[in-house]
Amino acid sequence: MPDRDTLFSAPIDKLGDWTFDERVAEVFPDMIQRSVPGYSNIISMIGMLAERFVQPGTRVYDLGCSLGAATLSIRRNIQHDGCEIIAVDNSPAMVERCRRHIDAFRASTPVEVREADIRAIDISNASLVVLNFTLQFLNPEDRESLLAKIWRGLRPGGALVLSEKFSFEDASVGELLFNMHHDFKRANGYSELEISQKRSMLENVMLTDSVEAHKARLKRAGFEHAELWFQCFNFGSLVALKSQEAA
Ligand SMILES: C[S@@+](CC[C@H](N)C(=O)[O-])C[C@H]1O[C@@H](n2cnc3c(N)ncnc32)[C@H](O)[C@@H]1O
Ligand SMILES: O=C(O)C(=O)C[C@]1(C(=O)O)C=C[C@@H](O)C=C1
Repeated sequence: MPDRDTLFSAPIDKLGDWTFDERVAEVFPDMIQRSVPGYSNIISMIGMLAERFVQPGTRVYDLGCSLGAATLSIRRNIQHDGCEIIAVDNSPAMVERCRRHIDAFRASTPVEVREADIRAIDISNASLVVLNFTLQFLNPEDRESLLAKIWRGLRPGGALVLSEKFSFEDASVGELLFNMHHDFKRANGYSELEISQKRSMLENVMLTDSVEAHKARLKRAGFEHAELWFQCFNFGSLVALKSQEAA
């Protein structure tokens, strides 16, 4: 059983900005499971996407890997030789625990866990790239250039999985889905105080986009095809494809 997330259960005097520090890393599996509707479905279906997209002798990148949940799901589903998974995160606390998680299981596909900023790494020879709830934490000005770098690093026929919390252009739908997410957190045992303190801390750090804005940005970055393949309330996941004919 993972440690239970009680980080925000008592009143906090000065709420600072959200960070992926030691305390968050410690309770992260419980936190993300109880906070993101559909999270475990997305993780297991990323494995199914890996089965379909990962080609022999190519790389898979898990960008903002946290404790490596998506990496482990991908590694279990790779059917080919000569592949490599590169899992990247810039939080030392996450990276340290991620290495331990990955090493706890044996498998033939090697995994390199890299402590780095995903905006600074090279991406090449990729058949699959995963941004599972990571892009939303990047400065909005940096998002399109990262997606364009991913497109260039993908082989023709490769895929990007982009999971995010969404905002909505229709305010009524936005409010409904926001409230459903709130209900989901309450049903998972979070108090009003925990929900509101976390929300304040995330306010300046996690800036969400609409599905339409994501699709338009993916197109500008080069992706010829992009569609939502999963949604639960205001959380979901897109798959974006680099065409087979792309140079
Ligand atoms: C919500 S978590 C991702 C969850 C994870 N992908 C999973 O499926 O369990 C976001 C992660 O992105 C990382 N992150 C945020 N900005 C980053 C950046 N610029 N470079 C590398 N990692 C980053 C954070 O440290 C954090 O671990
Ligand atoms: O929006 C919220 O309330 C969240 O808790 C979302 C979210 C996320 O989407 O990454 C924020 C931080 C934690 O990593 C887990 C979940």
